Amino acid sequence: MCSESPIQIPVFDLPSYIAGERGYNTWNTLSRGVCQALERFGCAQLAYDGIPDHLCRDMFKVMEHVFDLPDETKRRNTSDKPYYGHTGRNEFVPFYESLGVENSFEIEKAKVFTELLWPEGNDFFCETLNLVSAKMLELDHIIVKMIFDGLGVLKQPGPALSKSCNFRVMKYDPPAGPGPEVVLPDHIDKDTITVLCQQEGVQGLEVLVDGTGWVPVPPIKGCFVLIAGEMLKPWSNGRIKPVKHRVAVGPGKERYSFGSFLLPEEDGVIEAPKELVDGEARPALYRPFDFSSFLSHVKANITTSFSPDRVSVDVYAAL
Ligand SMILES: O=C(O)CCC(=O)C(=O)O
Ligand SMILES: [Fe+2]
Repeated sequence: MCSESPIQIPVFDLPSYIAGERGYNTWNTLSRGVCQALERFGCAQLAYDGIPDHLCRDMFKVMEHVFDLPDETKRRNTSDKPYYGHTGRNEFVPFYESLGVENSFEIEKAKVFTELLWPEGNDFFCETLNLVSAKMLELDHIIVKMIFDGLGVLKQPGPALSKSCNFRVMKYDPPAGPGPEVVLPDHIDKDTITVLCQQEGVQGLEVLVDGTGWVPVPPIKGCFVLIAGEMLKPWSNGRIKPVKHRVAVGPGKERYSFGSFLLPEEDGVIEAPKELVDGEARPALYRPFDFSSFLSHVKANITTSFSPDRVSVDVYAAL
């Protein structure tokens, strides 16, 4: 859809041995770089060796089995929380299907989800899901630390390092027409940070860059895509801008991706740390609010046709 782009989303290399280690210069430089990329693009790619390639490949393999299950089996995955459960394959997003699992880094949660899909059990699926989601949660936390370090905040806000996490597997069917089509409409993630893994060889993700338009975020071996969620905006007092993104795929091959959507602690208060607010020079842009009230507001206003502006944090909490 936008194969020729003058802009490339920055790619960083994070060796796992320095992840979160404030003493290392590399960590400090990287944190600033990632933070600047999120301020400018709301998106970055990160090569990270803490989640081995073979584990991601196993995840993609088991995901194919999940999506091959009968519809009525997949639809057993329900939730009253927005963005969890089974979604897609409906009139609004006919080529998109996803299943979200809450906190599958806990083995009990992974088992319950597995038994929903395979009542007779599926140990390999359960172990893979549990291990990948645990590693992805670790990476979520590393990124949050990186962001607040990069912003110069000494004490990371507790509710940002929560263990409230939506792990989601996604499948996009190729469109019937000859050209690429948007299969997941543009939207902003409502979480703190999204970490995505794209299957090699199949393009699809695009982010909207001011003054440029839609920019592709290609799959890169060993890399994870970081997408700034909407909660980073109030947390950074407006410095980090959540990015509008969408998925457009071409004919021929289905696309798979999985992601870890880190949410703030439900009863945690979202408020910019004092280092980011400075009287008249940098006044507070948002009132403090708790995430569960924001989620209720989202739930009350969301429509299946995606209406990001009606549920934005700006409408909800901007001063
Ligand atoms: O599949 C992707 O690459 C993006 C998915 C996405 O944006 C979402 O689920 O919120
Ligand atoms: Fe998204």
